Amino acid sequence: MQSKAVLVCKMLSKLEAVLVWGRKMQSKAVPVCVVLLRGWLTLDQQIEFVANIRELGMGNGGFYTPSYGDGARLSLQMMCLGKHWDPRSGKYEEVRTQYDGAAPPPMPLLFLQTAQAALGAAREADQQAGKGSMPDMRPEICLVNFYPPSGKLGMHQDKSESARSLQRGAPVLSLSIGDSADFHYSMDSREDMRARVVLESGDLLVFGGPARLLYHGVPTIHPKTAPPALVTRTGLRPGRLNLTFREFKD
Ligand SMILES: O=C(O)CCC(=O)C(=O)O
Ligand SMILES: [Fe+2]
Repeated sequence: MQSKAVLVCKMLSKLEAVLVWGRKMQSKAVPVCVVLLRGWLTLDQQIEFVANIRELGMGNGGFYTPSYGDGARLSLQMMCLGKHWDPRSGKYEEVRTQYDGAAPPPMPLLFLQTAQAALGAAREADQQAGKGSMPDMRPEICLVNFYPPSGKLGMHQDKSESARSLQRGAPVLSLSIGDSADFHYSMDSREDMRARVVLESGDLLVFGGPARLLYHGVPTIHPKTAPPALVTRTGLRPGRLNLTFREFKD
């Protein structure tokens, strides 16, 4: 049985806002607070992000291949901005103690301002759909993932942020650039892979409030689906970039 109902509302110059409602919450008529704004980043913005990410990614504290606590390597490359997130401990730290001791670069102004605008757009979409339940957040950390065509990320919850931030449901903001990807999500468990959306280049996905601890994962990248103009204008190699902005709040 389909585990979600999807409400589509047109707004923001014909961008598509999709609010996904989870089974449990739906029965209580409470929105789960997941907002997807298709094509929210313009092509020019995507190109600007690729240039900035490339520059940061090649520098000190840039892209590396992380490992979990058992030594297994993640099927992606990662770079953290603001604070380092260590997949081994599941904790944030000031420097990459388990890797090379490098300090993560601070979050550039472009990233901060884009995240603030993204939050505003998502909260407005939530409000226009009659919900108004997407909490505010302060974008303090950005995790940048690069998935090669074979890349993936298992089902998980983003729960390394402070108890205060998690308790008030401060949303996670996600921007996708490059190849499309399947994004699976569930309010119930990491094993529940029934619900999915395809995230495309430029999409903004936001989950917060009662959906802050949404299980989610990226099992598949769709090769050669990046906008051709993005590839020719940036030379971006096959794969997908994803940026998640989070509030840490000590
Ligand atoms: O790539 C994505 O869409 C999700 C990334 C993610 O879940 C994470 O970095 O925690
Ligand atoms: Fe995540």
